[in-house]
Amino acid sequence: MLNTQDIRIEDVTRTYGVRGAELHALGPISVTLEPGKTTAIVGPSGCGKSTLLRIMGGLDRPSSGRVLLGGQVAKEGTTGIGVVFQRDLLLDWRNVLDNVLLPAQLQHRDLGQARSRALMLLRELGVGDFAMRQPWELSGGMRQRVAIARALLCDPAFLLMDEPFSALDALTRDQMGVLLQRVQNAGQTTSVLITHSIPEAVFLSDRVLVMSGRPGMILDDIPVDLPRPRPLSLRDEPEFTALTRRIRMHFERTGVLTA
Ligand SMILES: Nc1ncnc2c1ncn2[C@@H]1O[C@H](COP(=O)(O)OP(=O)(O)OP(=O)(O)O)[C@@H](O)[C@H]1O
Repeated sequence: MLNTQDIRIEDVTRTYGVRGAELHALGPISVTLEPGKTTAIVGPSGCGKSTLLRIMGGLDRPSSGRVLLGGQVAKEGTTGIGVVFQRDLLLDWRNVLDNVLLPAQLQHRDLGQARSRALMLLRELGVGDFAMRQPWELSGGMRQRVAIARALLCDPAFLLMDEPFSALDALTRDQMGVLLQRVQNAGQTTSVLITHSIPEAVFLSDRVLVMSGRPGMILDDIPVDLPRPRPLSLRDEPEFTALTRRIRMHFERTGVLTA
């Protein structure tokens, strides 16, 4: 079990062997992510964002360097880490509640308590009435809410999210951002959010790391000192647009975005 602490990324690189050649996908990257804060990572497609997140979660290994979560190298199966991917990965043969309860069962936790928390999270996320339904009866946005409830069930010290809302329509996506803030247990969980959306990165984070094209390195490190909780209307404020402009300029300069 990991306590809430920082994430230390130390000289991490990742190279893949592809058909006899070496593909340098990532790094070197060194950065420390503060405990209890949300860090968003943005960067061009293929720059190694998912690779970095998988390494943080112990689902992949760096070619050199290391990542410490609360002082420990994460391994597959380490408890205290919640993950949410672009695809919700719900199990179709379990109902919604049983999907959310899965981590508690795998960790042999008290299922009575876990059940109360699961129902509370589903309610907070607006899908409380669907607890006994099967995943295929839900829309994409509802399924992703269930996946978030599952990731948060055991109060993870670390929450790693890889484009969790990218398959959703713009309105649902905005709503998910607001809901995520509500259930994220601010101050207790160290979160990382990978996203292609610049406004989403700013809206949900305390800090944005902008990555270069492959091999991905950190181009800019931007503090987001906007008050919480954040209403959607914040996105019209000059402080907000100044931050999104700063990020967009990196992509315009490198030709990822053209004006
Ligand atoms: N298992 C693998 N084997 C070989 N190459 C890989 C593997 N995983 C990723 N890559 C390559 O490493 C690079 C980085 O991939 P990664 O998925 O981390 O990028 P990304 O920034 O998350 O991309 P996107 O924004 O498009 O999701 C890409 O060129 C990809 O093709």
